[in-house]
Amino acid sequence: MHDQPLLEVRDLSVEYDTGSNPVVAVDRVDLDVHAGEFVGVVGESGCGKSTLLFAIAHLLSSPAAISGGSVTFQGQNLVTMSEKKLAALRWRDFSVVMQSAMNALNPVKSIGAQFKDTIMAHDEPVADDRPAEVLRLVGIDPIHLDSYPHQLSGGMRQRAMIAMALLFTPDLIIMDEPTSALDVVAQRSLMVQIKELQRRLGFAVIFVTHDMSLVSHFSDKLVVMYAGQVVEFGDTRAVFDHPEHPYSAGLLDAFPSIRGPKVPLTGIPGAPPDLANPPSGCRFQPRCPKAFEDCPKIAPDLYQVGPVQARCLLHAPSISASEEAS
Ligand SMILES: Nc1ncnc2c1ncn2[C@@H]1O[C@H](COP(=O)(O)OP(=O)(O)OP(=O)(O)O)[C@@H](O)[C@H]1O
Repeated sequence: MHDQPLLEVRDLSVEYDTGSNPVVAVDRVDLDVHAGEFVGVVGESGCGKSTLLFAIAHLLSSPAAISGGSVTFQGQNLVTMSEKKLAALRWRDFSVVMQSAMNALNPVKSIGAQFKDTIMAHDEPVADDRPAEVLRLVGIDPIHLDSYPHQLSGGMRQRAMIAMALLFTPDLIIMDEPTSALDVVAQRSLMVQIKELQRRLGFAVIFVTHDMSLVSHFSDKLVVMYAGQVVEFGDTRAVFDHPEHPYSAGLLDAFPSIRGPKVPLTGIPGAPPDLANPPSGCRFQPRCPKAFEDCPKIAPDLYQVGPVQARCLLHAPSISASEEAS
């Protein structure tokens, strides 16, 4: 796809001010999302997935702050945009459904009243029956516009938040584990519905999850994060078929295949590093089964490897060339 990306994240860094060494939770991340694309973001707990999404949506709060880079959405840099201008874009052009989505609804207002508040906060004409329509889109009977959040199940509250995110039919929906509080069956059915809506309405999605099986089924592109950095990026199928970063390979080996042959799960020994004091060179080298002498000395870039990009010295042009020669 050669058209201009809908979202261009460039060199984005986020730091948590801890009083001593800052925690660099997002470290010079680049990411393009094109119109209508479904981009999954995976990685172990604490690798910076949520921080990245909050930074993109400009929802970080102290002690976290963007320390560098840009987030260009529809040609405008969100990082330098005024709060007023951002408020006009949020929900209308991009919306956000976070991990705690089912608790994000106001307990003392009906669903309909909350939808109305969101509509009123924007200078955008919305048909009177739009709230009923979006509830129907996510499989909830519009009778529940009169319901209060406590009258809905967890799954319905989650769906109601997604309905709210669809009110203005935005171009991008940013989702941080929106299904994580649901049981596996409810999770899958909500995912199928999100995917179907995405196909039908054409919005792009950035979706954070711990569930490799969800991304394998639903995302077009995959971002693998480790210790605040993107370590692999590419078409989901390409990464699953042939992971180029040893961390991606370990992550895939740590998840059972639902339909494939039964193989022992190997996982990744050790734990992710302290982001206030990351290891020298490649951040994954202390846990990497393929580490060699340069790995603690040289911090790898993201190198193009066939259809994907991988941050691993094994793919650095000079090393790849010397391997080929030997
Ligand atoms: N309030 C805070 N103060 C200092 N550091 C923080 C704070 N919140 C998060 N961090 C740091 O930021 C890093 C990234 O956290 P983040 O929540 O973005 O990770 P994540 O990949 O989304 O994790 P999870 O999958 O568990 O949600 C963590 O490793 C932690 O070190």
